[in-house]
Amino acid sequence: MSLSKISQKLVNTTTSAALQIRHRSLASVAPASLLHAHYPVVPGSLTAHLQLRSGEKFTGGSFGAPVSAVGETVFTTSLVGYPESMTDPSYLGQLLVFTQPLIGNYGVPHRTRDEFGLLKHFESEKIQCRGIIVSDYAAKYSHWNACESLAQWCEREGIPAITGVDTRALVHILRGQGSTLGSLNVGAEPAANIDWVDPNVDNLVAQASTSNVRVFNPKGDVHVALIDCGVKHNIIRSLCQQGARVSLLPWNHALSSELSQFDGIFISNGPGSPTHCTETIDQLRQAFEVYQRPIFGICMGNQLMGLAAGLNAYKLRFGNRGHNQPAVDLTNGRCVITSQNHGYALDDSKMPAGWDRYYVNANDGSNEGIRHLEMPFRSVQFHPEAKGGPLDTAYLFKEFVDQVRASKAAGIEATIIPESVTEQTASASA
Ligand SMILES: NC(=O)CC[C@H](N)C(=O)O
Repeated sequence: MSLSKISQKLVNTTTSAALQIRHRSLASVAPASLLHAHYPVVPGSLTAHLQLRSGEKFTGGSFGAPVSAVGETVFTTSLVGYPESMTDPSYLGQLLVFTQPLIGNYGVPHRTRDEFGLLKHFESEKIQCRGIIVSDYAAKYSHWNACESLAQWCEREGIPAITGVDTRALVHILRGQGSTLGSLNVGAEPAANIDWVDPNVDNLVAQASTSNVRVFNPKGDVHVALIDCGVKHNIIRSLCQQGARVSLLPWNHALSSELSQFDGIFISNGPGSPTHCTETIDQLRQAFEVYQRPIFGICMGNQLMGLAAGLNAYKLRFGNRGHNQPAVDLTNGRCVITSQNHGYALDDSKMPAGWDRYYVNANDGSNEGIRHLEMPFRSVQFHPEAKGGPLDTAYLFKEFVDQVRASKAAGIEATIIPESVTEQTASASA
């Protein structure tokens, strides 16, 4: 056979093999017993099914709660940190696919708390994603701090989990067509008559936020208002560790009437579309008009600050979720490696007067932050608190709290027109 014929044959074989696996799970073509030959998942485990709204079906073994769930199917490329990711409220409403093939091997940690009363190893009190999808679930776990298996945790918290899915094929589909609604069910057959409800039509922030004000580190020397859109514990901890007293406020708290109480304002991460948070956006818009002290936002916080400043947000095709996303700091040209988990981004093609781009994603050019040119207002799309992921940008917490402390020491008034004067004027004219 001539060389060109051989190479053509190779191309044909590879292409047809690739086409075969593209829309078909490994699990759907191999018996469950073969699939888990290396990982005796859950002896006698039930069959689980993942279906995408676009029609693709994957079959595997169930290792979580035997319940059904519909959610937005998204993937993370993070290699570690499943306890942190699964409890990150930003994943509310989502079915989370891990591209790292082996998941569960270090089990699930103890619910120990730190000196601020925050969970040391989880990012909120419960699992927030609606289900998880993995390639190979490791039933045998080993870690000095593990107290149960991932399967036991999912089952206890009522979260379905599927293993034996060809996550490469699945991610190939999601990258091509974008994040897609998915349905997980446990049983002999894939679920029929699925009610495809898109979680993003709801205001998920309202579900994730605290309903009452909570104070952390009450002895802190500067007072920061932390707007809770679905905050991760490590954001609260990172502020407390820098010495701040943190008042965690509901997402729709009437902040503008209390601005003078706070030495700085911080806006957290959170689930779903930022466009639902009109109350937060209004509060921030008013704050931008009069507040003179530092304001900082993370992820959803970046999006809400951007919307308040006059930018628009759009949905990314499949989002950026992983622990090695490169972001370039446009103030100095340095590239930082960041932890990310977002499906929306700010359209920064035209910046409003007074604002500039702060960071940009070195992979896809999407916005990674904005900053005000005169006022101490800035925000980042990535997660400097990590958990999981690299702590390369943890310096941003120090910079923020140092800035808050400096503005307090300099006696900067909270607002341009002190509120006492506004109140007097109001009562005089009443
Ligand atoms: N981590 C976050 O705060 C995510 C923000 C928003 N829900 C998004 O997906 O873009």
